[in-house]
Amino acid sequence: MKKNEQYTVECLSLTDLGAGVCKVDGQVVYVYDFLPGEQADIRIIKTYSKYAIGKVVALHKKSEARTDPVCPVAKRCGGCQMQSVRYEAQCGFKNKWMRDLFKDGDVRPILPAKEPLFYRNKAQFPVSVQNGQVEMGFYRPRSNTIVDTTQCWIQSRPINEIFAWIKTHLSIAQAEALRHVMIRVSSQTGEAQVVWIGRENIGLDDLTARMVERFPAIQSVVFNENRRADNVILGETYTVLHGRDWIEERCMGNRVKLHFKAFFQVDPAQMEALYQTAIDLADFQGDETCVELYAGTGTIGMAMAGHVKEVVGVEIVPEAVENANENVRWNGLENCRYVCQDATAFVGEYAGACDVLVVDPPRKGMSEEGICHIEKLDPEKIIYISCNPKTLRRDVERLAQSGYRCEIIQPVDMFPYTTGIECVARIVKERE
Ligand SMILES: C[S@@+](CC[C@H](N)C(=O)[O-])C[C@H]1O[C@@H](n2cnc3c(N)ncnc32)[C@H](O)[C@@H]1O
Repeated sequence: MKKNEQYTVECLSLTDLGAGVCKVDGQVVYVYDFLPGEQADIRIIKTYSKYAIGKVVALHKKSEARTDPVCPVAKRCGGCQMQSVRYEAQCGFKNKWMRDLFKDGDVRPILPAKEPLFYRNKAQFPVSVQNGQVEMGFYRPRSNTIVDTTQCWIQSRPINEIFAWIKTHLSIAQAEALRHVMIRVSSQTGEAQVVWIGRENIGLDDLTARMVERFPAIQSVVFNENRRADNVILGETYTVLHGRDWIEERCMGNRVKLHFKAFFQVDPAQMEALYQTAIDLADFQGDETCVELYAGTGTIGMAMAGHVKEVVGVEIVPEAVENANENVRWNGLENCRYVCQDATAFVGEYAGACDVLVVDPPRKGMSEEGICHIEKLDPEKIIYISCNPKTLRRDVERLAQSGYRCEIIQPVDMFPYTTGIECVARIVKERE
Protein backbone atom coordinates (compact mmCIF):
# COMPACT_ATOMS: atom_id res chain seq x y z
CA MET A 1 0.00 0.00 0.00
CA LYS A 2 1.32 3.45 -0.87
CA LYS A 3 0.31 7.01 -0.07
CA ASN A 4 -2.38 8.43 -2.42
CA GLU A 5 -3.48 5.01 -3.67
CA GLN A 6 -7.26 4.54 -3.75
CA TYR A 7 -9.27 1.46 -2.80
CA THR A 8 -12.93 0.50 -2.49
CA VAL A 9 -13.48 -0.98 0.97
CA GLU A 10 -16.08 -1.85 3.59
CA CYS A 11 -15.80 -0.68 7.20
CA LEU A 12 -15.61 -3.71 9.50
CA SER A 13 -15.72 -2.09 12.97
CA LEU A 14 -15.18 1.12 14.91
CA THR A 15 -12.27 1.53 17.34
CA ASP A 16 -12.82 3.11 20.74
CA LEU A 17 -11.09 6.22 19.38
CA GLY A 18 -13.77 6.53 16.70
CA ALA A 19 -11.78 5.27 13.70
CA GLY A 20 -13.40 2.95 11.17
CA VAL A 21 -11.40 -0.24 10.56
CA CYS A 22 -11.10 -1.75 7.10
CA LYS A 23 -8.61 -4.04 5.38
CA VAL A 24 -6.69 -3.78 2.12
CA ASP A 25 -4.83 -6.97 1.13
CA GLY A 26 -5.06 -8.12 4.77
CA GLN A 27 -3.50 -4.93 6.11
CA VAL A 28 -5.47 -2.71 8.54
CA VAL A 29 -6.42 0.79 7.43
CA TYR A 30 -7.95 3.22 9.95
CA VAL A 31 -10.39 5.69 8.42
CA TYR A 32 -12.06 8.46 10.46
CA ASP A 33 -15.72 9.25 9.81
CA PHE A 34 -16.35 5.76 8.42
CA LEU A 35 -18.88 3.54 10.20
CA PRO A 36 -19.28 -0.25 10.32
CA GLY A 37 -21.17 -1.61 7.30
CA GLU A 38 -20.41 1.44 5.15
CA GLN A 39 -18.70 1.10 1.77
CA ALA A 40 -16.49 3.81 0.32
CA ASP A 41 -13.60 4.72 -1.92
CA ILE A 42 -10.75 5.69 0.37
CA ARG A 43 -7.39 7.32 -0.29
CA ILE A 44 -4.33 6.31 1.72
CA ILE A 45 -2.93 9.42 3.43
CA LYS A 46 -0.23 7.88 5.64
CA THR A 47 1.42 4.47 5.89
CA TYR A 48 3.14 2.81 8.86
CA SER A 49 4.81 -0.60 9.11
CA LYS A 50 1.73 -2.34 10.57
CA TYR A 51 -1.19 -0.19 9.40
CA ALA A 52 -2.21 2.79 7.29
CA ILE A 53 -4.48 5.81 7.65
CA GLY A 54 -7.06 6.50 4.97
CA LYS A 55 -9.65 9.12 4.14
CA VAL A 56 -13.08 8.66 2.58
CA VAL A 57 -13.23 10.20 -0.90
CA ALA A 58 -16.66 8.84 -1.91
CA LEU A 59 -19.17 7.17 0.39
CA HIS A 60 -21.21 4.54 -1.55
CA LYS A 61 -23.21 2.87 1.21
CA LYS A 62 -24.27 4.72 4.38
CA SER A 63 -24.82 3.20 7.82
CA GLU A 64 -28.16 3.72 9.53
CA ALA A 65 -26.14 4.99 12.48
CA ARG A 66 -24.97 7.98 10.40
CA THR A 67 -26.46 11.43 10.76
CA ASP A 68 -25.45 14.91 9.63
CA PRO A 69 -23.25 16.58 12.26
CA VAL A 70 -25.00 19.44 14.04
CA CYS A 71 -21.71 21.31 14.36
CA PRO A 72 -20.45 22.99 11.16
CA VAL A 73 -16.77 22.46 12.09
CA ALA A 74 -17.25 18.85 13.26
CA LYS A 75 -15.16 17.33 10.46
CA ARG A 76 -12.12 19.50 11.29
CA CYS A 77 -12.36 19.92 15.07
CA GLY A 78 -10.77 17.35 17.40
CA GLY A 79 -13.25 18.00 20.22
CA CYS A 80 -15.98 15.54 19.15
CA GLN A 81 -15.25 12.26 17.38
CA MET A 82 -18.86 11.07 17.06
CA GLN A 83 -20.72 14.00 15.53
CA SER A 84 -21.67 11.88 12.48
CA VAL A 85 -23.27 9.19 14.66
CA ARG A 86 -26.87 9.28 15.90
CA TYR A 87 -26.94 9.56 19.70
CA GLU A 88 -28.54 6.12 20.34
CA ALA A 89 -25.94 4.55 18.04
CA GLN A 90 -23.13 6.31 19.97
CA CYS A 91 -24.39 4.54 23.09
CA GLY A 92 -24.53 1.27 21.14
CA PHE A 93 -20.86 1.61 20.13
CA LYS A 94 -19.88 2.47 23.70
CA ASN A 95 -21.73 -0.63 24.95
CA LYS A 96 -19.84 -2.78 22.44
CA TRP A 97 -16.44 -1.28 23.37
CA MET A 98 -17.14 -1.95 27.06
CA ARG A 99 -18.26 -5.55 26.40
CA ASP A 100 -15.17 -6.17 24.24
CA LEU A 101 -12.89 -4.76 26.96
CA PHE A 102 -14.44 -6.60 29.91
CA LYS A 103 -15.23 -9.87 28.13
CA ASP A 104 -16.19 -11.90 31.21
CA GLY A 105 -17.48 -8.96 33.26
CA ASP A 106 -21.03 -8.01 34.12
CA VAL A 107 -21.12 -4.79 32.09
CA ARG A 108 -24.50 -3.07 32.31
CA PRO A 109 -25.86 -1.02 29.37
CA ILE A 110 -24.61 2.57 29.45
CA LEU A 111 -26.83 5.17 31.14
CA PRO A 112 -27.56 7.59 28.29
CA ALA A 113 -27.64 11.36 28.74
CA LYS A 114 -31.07 13.01 28.69
CA GLU A 115 -29.50 16.09 27.11
CA PRO A 116 -26.58 15.01 24.94
CA LEU A 117 -25.90 18.49 23.51
CA PHE A 118 -24.90 21.76 25.28
CA TYR A 119 -24.06 19.82 28.45
CA ARG A 120 -20.50 20.81 29.40
CA ASN A 121 -19.95 23.22 32.29
CA LYS A 122 -16.28 23.98 31.55
CA ALA A 123 -14.30 24.87 28.44
CA GLN A 124 -10.65 25.74 27.90
CA PHE A 125 -10.45 27.57 24.59
CA PRO A 126 -6.98 27.99 23.05
CA VAL A 127 -6.32 31.50 21.73
CA SER A 128 -4.07 32.65 18.91
CA VAL A 129 -3.73 35.33 16.24
CA GLN A 130 -3.71 34.26 12.59
CA ASN A 131 -3.58 36.68 9.65
CA GLY A 132 -4.39 39.60 11.94
CA GLN A 133 -7.50 37.89 13.38
CA VAL A 134 -8.16 36.55 16.88
CA GLU A 135 -8.76 32.80 16.67
CA MET A 136 -10.48 30.79 19.40
CA GLY A 137 -11.98 27.33 19.24
CA PHE A 138 -10.55 23.86 19.75
CA TYR A 139 -7.56 22.07 18.26
CA ARG A 140 -7.65 19.93 15.13
CA PRO A 141 -7.16 16.22 15.91
CA ARG A 142 -3.54 15.48 16.88
CA SER A 143 -2.44 19.07 16.20
CA ASN A 144 -1.96 22.48 17.78
CA THR A 145 -3.82 24.26 15.00
CA ILE A 146 -6.97 25.98 16.23
CA VAL A 147 -10.24 25.34 14.43
CA ASP A 148 -11.78 28.77 14.75
CA THR A 149 -15.42 28.68 15.77
CA THR A 150 -18.19 30.84 17.18
CA GLN A 151 -19.93 28.22 19.30
CA CYS A 152 -19.44 24.68 20.56
CA TRP A 153 -22.39 22.30 20.50
CA ILE A 154 -21.41 20.36 23.60
CA GLN A 155 -20.65 23.41 25.77
CA SER A 156 -23.52 24.88 27.77
CA ARG A 157 -25.32 27.87 26.24
CA PRO A 158 -24.07 30.37 28.88
CA ILE A 159 -20.48 29.28 28.11
CA ASN A 160 -21.11 29.86 24.41
CA GLU A 161 -22.50 33.35 25.06
CA ILE A 162 -19.50 34.41 27.16
CA PHE A 163 -17.12 32.81 24.64
CA ALA A 164 -18.69 34.69 21.70
CA TRP A 165 -18.47 38.00 23.60
CA ILE A 166 -14.81 37.43 24.53
CA LYS A 167 -13.93 36.50 20.97
CA THR A 168 -15.30 39.71 19.55
CA HIS A 169 -13.86 41.95 22.31
CA LEU A 170 -10.30 40.57 22.71
CA SER A 171 -7.74 42.84 21.05
CA ILE A 172 -4.91 41.42 18.95
CA ALA A 173 -2.34 42.41 21.62
CA GLN A 174 -4.39 40.71 24.35
CA ALA A 175 -4.88 37.57 22.29
CA GLU A 176 -1.14 37.41 21.50
CA ALA A 177 -0.33 37.45 25.23
CA LEU A 178 -2.90 34.74 26.08
CA ARG A 179 -2.79 30.96 25.53
CA HIS A 180 -6.19 29.85 26.81
CA VAL A 181 -9.41 31.23 28.18
CA MET A 182 -11.17 28.96 30.63
CA ILE A 183 -14.90 29.45 31.18
CA ARG A 184 -16.86 27.57 33.81
CA VAL A 185 -20.56 28.00 34.52
CA SER A 186 -22.66 26.28 37.16
CA SER A 187 -25.95 25.06 35.70
CA GLN A 188 -27.46 25.06 39.19
CA THR A 189 -26.41 28.41 40.70
CA GLY A 190 -25.80 30.19 37.38
CA GLU A 191 -22.49 31.56 38.71
CA ALA A 192 -19.81 31.89 36.04
CA GLN A 193 -16.03 32.14 36.08
CA VAL A 194 -13.51 33.29 33.49
CA VAL A 195 -9.79 32.55 33.76
CA TRP A 196 -7.44 34.38 31.41
CA ILE A 197 -4.37 32.16 31.02
CA GLY A 198 -1.21 33.54 29.44
CA ARG A 199 2.15 35.20 29.77
CA GLU A 200 0.97 38.77 30.36
CA ASN A 201 -2.07 40.75 31.49
CA ILE A 202 -2.51 43.40 28.80
CA GLY A 203 -5.49 45.59 29.70
CA LEU A 204 -7.50 42.63 31.00
CA ASP A 205 -8.78 44.64 34.00
CA ASP A 206 -10.71 46.94 31.69
CA LEU A 207 -11.94 44.09 29.49
CA THR A 208 -13.01 42.22 32.62
CA ALA A 209 -15.02 45.21 33.89
CA ARG A 210 -16.87 45.44 30.56
CA MET A 211 -17.45 41.66 30.46
CA VAL A 212 -18.86 41.59 34.00
CA GLU A 213 -21.16 44.49 33.18
CA ARG A 214 -22.49 42.50 30.21
CA PHE A 215 -22.67 39.20 32.18
CA PRO A 216 -23.52 39.91 35.85
CA ALA A 217 -23.54 36.14 36.55
CA ILE A 218 -19.73 36.19 36.32
CA GLN A 219 -18.63 36.09 39.97
CA SER A 220 -14.99 35.21 39.43
CA VAL A 221 -12.40 36.47 36.97
CA VAL A 222 -8.75 35.53 37.35
CA PHE A 223 -5.55 36.15 35.42
CA ASN A 224 -3.43 33.01 35.62
CA GLU A 225 0.18 33.53 34.55
CA ASN A 226 1.59 30.69 32.47
CA ARG A 227 4.92 31.17 30.69
CA ARG A 228 5.62 27.46 30.30
CA ALA A 229 6.56 26.02 26.93
CA ASP A 230 4.77 22.68 27.45
CA ASN A 231 1.10 21.59 27.20
CA VAL A 232 0.21 22.24 30.86
CA ILE A 233 -2.66 24.71 30.71
CA LEU A 234 -2.64 26.34 34.17
CA GLY A 235 0.35 28.17 35.66
CA GLU A 236 1.09 28.52 39.37
CA THR A 237 0.51 32.21 40.11
CA TYR A 238 -2.65 34.21 39.62
CA THR A 239 -4.40 37.49 40.38
CA VAL A 240 -8.12 37.91 40.99
CA LEU A 241 -9.44 40.62 38.65
CA HIS A 242 -13.07 40.45 39.75
CA GLY A 243 -14.89 38.86 42.70
CA ARG A 244 -13.21 35.69 43.93
CA ASP A 245 -11.12 32.74 42.75
CA TRP A 246 -14.05 30.34 43.16
CA ILE A 247 -17.69 29.96 42.22
CA GLU A 248 -20.52 28.25 44.02
CA GLU A 249 -21.75 24.97 42.56
CA ARG A 250 -24.24 22.35 43.70
CA CYS A 251 -23.94 18.59 43.74
CA MET A 252 -26.51 16.06 44.99
CA GLY A 253 -28.18 18.80 47.05
CA ASN A 254 -24.89 19.95 48.62
CA ARG A 255 -23.38 23.42 48.23
CA VAL A 256 -19.94 23.26 46.64
CA LYS A 257 -17.23 25.93 46.78
CA LEU A 258 -15.21 25.38 43.62
CA HIS A 259 -11.77 26.94 43.10
CA PHE A 260 -10.72 27.43 39.49
CA LYS A 261 -7.86 24.96 40.03
CA ALA A 262 -10.17 22.26 41.43
CA PHE A 263 -11.72 19.45 39.42
CA PHE A 264 -15.49 19.19 38.92
CA GLN A 265 -17.30 16.67 36.69
CA VAL A 266 -18.06 18.26 33.29
CA ASP A 267 -21.64 17.03 32.76
CA PRO A 268 -23.62 18.07 35.85
CA ALA A 269 -26.74 15.98 35.06
CA GLN A 270 -24.75 12.82 34.36
CA MET A 271 -22.53 13.52 37.40
CA GLU A 272 -25.57 12.99 39.62
CA ALA A 273 -26.44 9.75 37.75
CA LEU A 274 -22.83 8.63 38.24
CA TYR A 275 -22.73 9.41 41.96
CA GLN A 276 -26.15 7.84 42.58
CA THR A 277 -24.93 4.69 40.82
CA ALA A 278 -21.82 4.69 43.03
CA ILE A 279 -24.01 4.97 46.17
CA ASP A 280 -26.34 2.21 44.96
CA LEU A 281 -23.46 -0.13 44.09
CA ALA A 282 -21.81 0.51 47.46
CA ASP A 283 -24.95 -0.81 49.20
CA PHE A 284 -23.96 0.90 52.47
CA GLN A 285 -25.26 -0.46 55.78
CA GLY A 286 -24.71 2.79 57.71
CA ASP A 287 -21.82 1.82 59.98
CA GLU A 288 -18.98 1.90 57.46
CA THR A 289 -15.83 3.99 57.37
CA CYS A 290 -15.42 5.08 53.79
CA VAL A 291 -11.99 6.12 52.47
CA GLU A 292 -12.19 8.28 49.35
CA LEU A 293 -9.09 8.61 47.17
CA TYR A 294 -8.81 11.34 44.50
CA ALA A 295 -11.57 13.30 46.20
CA GLY A 296 -11.53 16.67 44.40
CA THR A 297 -13.79 19.08 46.30
CA GLY A 298 -15.37 16.24 48.30
CA THR A 299 -18.49 15.93 46.14
CA ILE A 300 -18.70 12.11 46.22
CA GLY A 301 -17.84 11.75 49.92
CA MET A 302 -20.41 14.40 50.85
CA ALA A 303 -23.05 12.59 48.78
CA MET A 304 -22.19 9.38 50.67
CA ALA A 305 -21.92 11.01 54.13
CA GLY A 306 -25.56 10.35 55.04
CA HIS A 307 -25.16 6.64 54.26
CA VAL A 308 -22.02 5.85 56.32
CA LYS A 309 -20.40 6.40 59.72
CA GLU A 310 -17.53 8.53 58.39
CA VAL A 311 -15.67 9.60 55.27
CA VAL A 312 -11.91 10.22 55.12
CA GLY A 313 -10.93 11.77 51.80
CA VAL A 314 -7.60 12.42 50.07
CA GLU A 315 -6.76 14.84 47.28
CA ILE A 316 -3.48 16.26 45.97
CA VAL A 317 -4.55 19.79 44.84
CA PRO A 318 -4.39 22.04 47.96
CA GLU A 319 -7.10 24.43 46.74
CA ALA A 320 -9.48 21.48 46.16
CA VAL A 321 -8.80 20.12 49.66
CA GLU A 322 -9.46 23.56 51.18
CA ASN A 323 -12.73 23.65 49.23
CA ALA A 324 -13.62 20.11 50.38
CA ASN A 325 -13.21 20.94 54.08
CA GLU A 326 -15.08 24.22 53.64
CA ASN A 327 -17.84 22.34 51.77
CA VAL A 328 -18.18 19.92 54.66
CA ARG A 329 -18.75 22.93 56.96
CA TRP A 330 -21.09 24.66 54.49
CA ASN A 331 -23.27 21.57 54.43
CA GLY A 332 -23.15 20.92 58.19
CA LEU A 333 -21.60 17.47 57.74
CA GLU A 334 -19.74 16.31 60.82
CA ASN A 335 -18.52 12.93 59.61
CA CYS A 336 -16.28 13.93 56.65
CA ARG A 337 -12.70 15.20 56.58
CA TYR A 338 -10.24 15.71 53.76
CA VAL A 339 -6.45 15.65 53.74
CA CYS A 340 -4.02 16.95 51.15
CA GLN A 341 -1.70 14.13 50.14
CA ASP A 342 -0.71 11.93 47.25
CA ALA A 343 -3.20 9.03 47.20
CA THR A 344 -0.45 6.38 46.98
CA ALA A 345 1.45 7.85 49.95
CA PHE A 346 -1.81 8.10 51.91
CA VAL A 347 -2.82 4.45 51.47
CA GLY A 348 0.74 3.44 52.32
CA GLU A 349 0.57 5.21 55.70
CA TYR A 350 -3.11 5.05 56.65
CA ALA A 351 -3.71 2.95 59.76
CA GLY A 352 -7.42 3.64 60.35
CA ALA A 353 -10.49 1.63 59.40
CA CYS A 354 -11.57 1.23 55.78
CA ASP A 355 -14.73 -0.76 55.08
CA VAL A 356 -15.43 0.76 51.69
CA LEU A 357 -12.78 2.31 49.48
CA VAL A 358 -13.97 4.80 46.88
CA VAL A 359 -11.46 5.76 44.18
CA ASP A 360 -11.87 8.20 41.30
CA PRO A 361 -8.41 8.62 39.76
CA PRO A 362 -7.43 10.64 36.68
CA ARG A 363 -7.20 8.91 33.26
CA LYS A 364 -3.95 7.13 34.07
CA GLY A 365 -5.67 5.16 36.84
CA MET A 366 -4.14 4.14 40.16
CA SER A 367 -0.44 3.59 40.72
CA GLU A 368 0.73 -0.02 40.99
CA GLU A 369 2.14 0.77 44.44
CA GLY A 370 -1.19 2.26 45.55
CA ILE A 371 -2.99 -0.92 44.51
CA CYS A 372 -0.49 -3.03 46.48
CA HIS A 373 -1.24 -0.93 49.60
CA ILE A 374 -4.97 -1.66 49.23
CA GLU A 375 -4.34 -5.24 50.34
CA LYS A 376 -3.20 -3.83 53.71
CA LEU A 377 -6.27 -1.56 54.00
CA ASP A 378 -8.38 -4.67 53.39
CA PRO A 379 -11.70 -3.00 52.44
CA GLU A 380 -14.74 -5.24 51.91
CA LYS A 381 -15.70 -3.27 48.80
CA ILE A 382 -14.07 -0.93 46.35
CA ILE A 383 -16.19 1.49 44.35
CA TYR A 384 -13.94 2.42 41.43
CA ILE A 385 -15.06 5.42 39.35
CA SER A 386 -13.11 5.75 36.14
CA CYS A 387 -13.00 8.03 33.10
CA ASN A 388 -10.75 5.57 31.27
CA PRO A 389 -12.08 2.00 30.92
CA LYS A 390 -8.64 0.75 29.78
CA THR A 391 -6.88 1.74 33.01
CA LEU A 392 -9.90 0.49 34.96
CA ARG A 393 -9.45 -2.93 33.36
CA ARG A 394 -5.72 -2.93 34.14
CA ASP A 395 -6.42 -1.99 37.77
CA VAL A 396 -9.21 -4.59 38.07
CA GLU A 397 -6.70 -7.21 36.87
CA ARG A 398 -4.12 -6.01 39.42
CA LEU A 399 -6.73 -6.03 42.20
CA ALA A 400 -7.65 -9.62 41.28
CA GLN A 401 -4.13 -10.59 42.36
CA SER A 402 -5.01 -9.28 45.85
CA GLY A 403 -8.24 -11.31 45.99
CA TYR A 404 -10.72 -8.72 44.68
CA ARG A 405 -13.40 -9.58 42.11
CA CYS A 406 -15.09 -7.03 39.88
CA GLU A 407 -18.82 -7.81 40.16
CA ILE A 408 -20.52 -5.06 38.15
CA ILE A 409 -19.49 -2.30 35.79
CA GLN A 410 -21.98 0.45 35.08
CA PRO A 411 -20.95 2.83 32.26
CA VAL A 412 -22.44 6.34 32.30
CA ASP A 413 -22.45 8.54 29.22
CA MET A 414 -20.75 11.60 30.64
CA PHE A 415 -19.21 12.68 27.32
CA PRO A 416 -21.83 12.47 24.52
CA TYR A 417 -20.58 13.08 20.95
CA THR A 418 -17.07 12.08 22.02
CA THR A 419 -15.63 8.59 22.48
CA GLY A 420 -15.16 9.15 26.24
CA ILE A 421 -16.82 6.74 28.68
CA GLU A 422 -17.17 7.16 32.44
CA CYS A 423 -17.95 4.10 34.54
CA VAL A 424 -18.41 2.82 38.07
CA ALA A 425 -17.25 -0.63 39.10
CA ARG A 426 -18.24 -2.56 42.19
CA ILE A 427 -15.29 -4.68 43.29
CA VAL A 428 -15.56 -7.01 46.27
CA LYS A 429 -13.13 -8.93 48.48
CA GLU A 430 -13.44 -12.68 48.00
CA ARG A 431 -13.43 -14.16 51.53
CA GLU A 432 -12.88 -17.90 51.96
C1 LIG B 1 -11.26 12.43 38.09
S1 LIG B 1 -10.95 13.64 39.30
C2 LIG B 1 -12.16 13.18 40.52
C3 LIG B 1 -12.45 14.22 41.55
C4 LIG B 1 -13.71 13.97 42.38
N1 LIG B 1 -13.78 12.62 42.86
C5 LIG B 1 -14.95 14.36 41.63
O1 LIG B 1 -15.74 13.49 41.25
O2 LIG B 1 -15.16 15.58 41.42
C6 LIG B 1 -9.43 13.08 39.95
C7 LIG B 1 -8.90 13.89 41.12
O3 LIG B 1 -7.68 13.28 41.55
C8 LIG B 1 -6.78 14.29 41.93
N2 LIG B 1 -5.44 13.68 41.88
C9 LIG B 1 -4.65 13.50 40.81
N3 LIG B 1 -3.52 12.84 41.15
C10 LIG B 1 -3.61 12.58 42.48
C11 LIG B 1 -2.78 11.92 43.40
N4 LIG B 1 -1.61 11.39 43.02
N5 LIG B 1 -3.18 11.83 44.69
C12 LIG B 1 -4.37 12.37 45.08
N6 LIG B 1 -5.21 13.01 44.25
C13 LIG B 1 -4.85 13.12 42.96
C14 LIG B 1 -7.04 15.40 40.94
O4 LIG B 1 -6.57 16.63 41.42
C15 LIG B 1 -8.56 15.34 40.80
O5 LIG B 1 -9.18 16.18 41.74
